[in-house]
Amino acid sequence: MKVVDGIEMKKLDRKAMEEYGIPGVILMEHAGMAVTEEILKDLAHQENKEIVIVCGTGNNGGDGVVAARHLHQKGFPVKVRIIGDIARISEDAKINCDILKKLRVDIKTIIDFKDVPKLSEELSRCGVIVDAIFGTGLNKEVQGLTREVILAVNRTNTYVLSIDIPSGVRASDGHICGIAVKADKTVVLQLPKIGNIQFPGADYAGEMVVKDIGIPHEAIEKSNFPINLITADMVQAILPQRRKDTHKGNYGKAYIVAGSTGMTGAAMLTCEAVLRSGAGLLKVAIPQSLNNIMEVRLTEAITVPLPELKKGVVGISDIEKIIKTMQESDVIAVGPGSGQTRELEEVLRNIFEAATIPIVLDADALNALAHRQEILKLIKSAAVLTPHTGEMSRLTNIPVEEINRNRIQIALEFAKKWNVILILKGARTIVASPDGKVFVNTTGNPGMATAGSGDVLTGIVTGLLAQGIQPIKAAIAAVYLHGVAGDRAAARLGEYGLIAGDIVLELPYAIKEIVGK
Ligand SMILES: NC(=O)C1=CN([C@@H]2O[C@H](COP(=O)(O)OP(=O)(O)OC[C@H]3O[C@@H](n4cnc5c(N)ncnc54)[C@H](OP(=O)(O)O)[C@@H]3O)[C@@H](O)[C@H]2O)[C@@H](O)CC1
Ligand SMILES: [K+]
Repeated sequence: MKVVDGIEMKKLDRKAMEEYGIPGVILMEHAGMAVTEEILKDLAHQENKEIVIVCGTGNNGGDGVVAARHLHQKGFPVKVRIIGDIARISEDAKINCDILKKLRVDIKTIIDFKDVPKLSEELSRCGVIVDAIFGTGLNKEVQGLTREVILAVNRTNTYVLSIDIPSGVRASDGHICGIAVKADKTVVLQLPKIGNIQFPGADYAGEMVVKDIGIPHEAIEKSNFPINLITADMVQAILPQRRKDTHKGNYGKAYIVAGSTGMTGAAMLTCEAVLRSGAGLLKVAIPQSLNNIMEVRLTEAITVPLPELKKGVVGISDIEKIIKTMQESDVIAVGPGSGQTRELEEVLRNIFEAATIPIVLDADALNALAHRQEILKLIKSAAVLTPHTGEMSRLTNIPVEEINRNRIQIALEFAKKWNVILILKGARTIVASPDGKVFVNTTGNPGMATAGSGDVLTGIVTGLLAQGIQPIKAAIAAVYLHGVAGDRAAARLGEYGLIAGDIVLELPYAIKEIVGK
């Protein structure tokens, strides 16, 4: 599903109106009806059926006014409160306001701070508040009277439903323009906006429901706006059903170079996730002195002990053996728990030069690359890099705060510059492809911010790549499944006690949930 900013949404609205001849009032009618449908669902669970709709003077307010008409028609007590000068109301909203007046619906303007206490009382007394103050047209910080009204809404304990986006959240990036409505539910019109899914704005949305308002789908498909939301349907289409007549050779050979003294756990989590993702065969390269540990802990994998010059870490003396096993494999992953050594840079350079299979790079491989990014240019096959924000900061020399403000753009630029698939991990993991597309993941939870969680993700990507899934698709499916497995683990254990091993244990069920088998 596409994700847009306010400007792109406006373009699509205009296209619907000008190229397809769908009048704005019809789109607004659909929006208002979609909102009504959701309010009816919410009202079914509560005694107090009174609704107060707080509107701005733009088209978002117009959507609220249409909802008021439908709710009035169904016999619900509705109040409409419009903030500001009614003479400035948008053309389509005015048409709908005029109808409401003829229907004698209770409609008043809030033009003075003196009006706020009375409004506060109405907001506290009703069953549902509808927030129709600002949508995609929000273009400056929220101040004065509107700020007071939003404060009043947030002070109540009443259920709040926002239309399109909680008022005060900027659609283009999720920035809070001084203050924003804290919604229990957001009825998103036609397509999610970046502000609905990117933090901090995403924190204000509550439950999100996306509703079609009649913008022609072919117009949306033709839009070349690069951002997409990863959905269950998308992942289902990526994961192949297993054939009945089949053997382990059909599901690929994965090769993991990971682990060092004190860090065998990272290697183990990655390996388990590879196997739990459905790969046919797994070999793991491990410094000789750690081989026994891995043999005991990993029953299903084959360990390939490496001669080591420096005890407990992979180094240049191991290159030949690594390359040989790589040439017999379908995918290679390097980095989890490998340890921070300059020799790893040399190991990577040799792998990059020789590889004809997809390469997954995580953790210490990324730290090694931070010193010598230019060796990425040696890669002839596909590469998937999986940095968290700190690793991304070291890779790009951009401060963490700046990355957090601009995650999508920074991920995209890196993917294009180095011709790699970039998975930027964090709350709302982003997958960016070198051809300029971005995929945002919304599965997962704060409990997954725990040691080893990233190693599990690396394992899932590697396991899917082993099975011959196209690299960008493997990355998309992996981040989604990782999140679903984490959500399942959190549902069972809570967010505090969740550890990375729990994500691995839930992974088979997460896959089964999507594939059905
Ligand atoms: N035909 C369509 O396009 C359809 C649109 N639809 C709906 O409309 C929404 C977009 O509507 P919109 O473009 O009218 O903008 P909206 O969000 O209502 O607010 C704009 C008004 O607020 C004002 N303003 C802005 N910031 C402010 C601030 N901080 N403090 C104070 N004022 C501020 C701004 O003022 P100005 O720019 O003049 O200064 C302007 O008057 C969209 O989210 C969806 O819900 C659907 O019905 C489908 C059809
Ligand atoms: K709104």
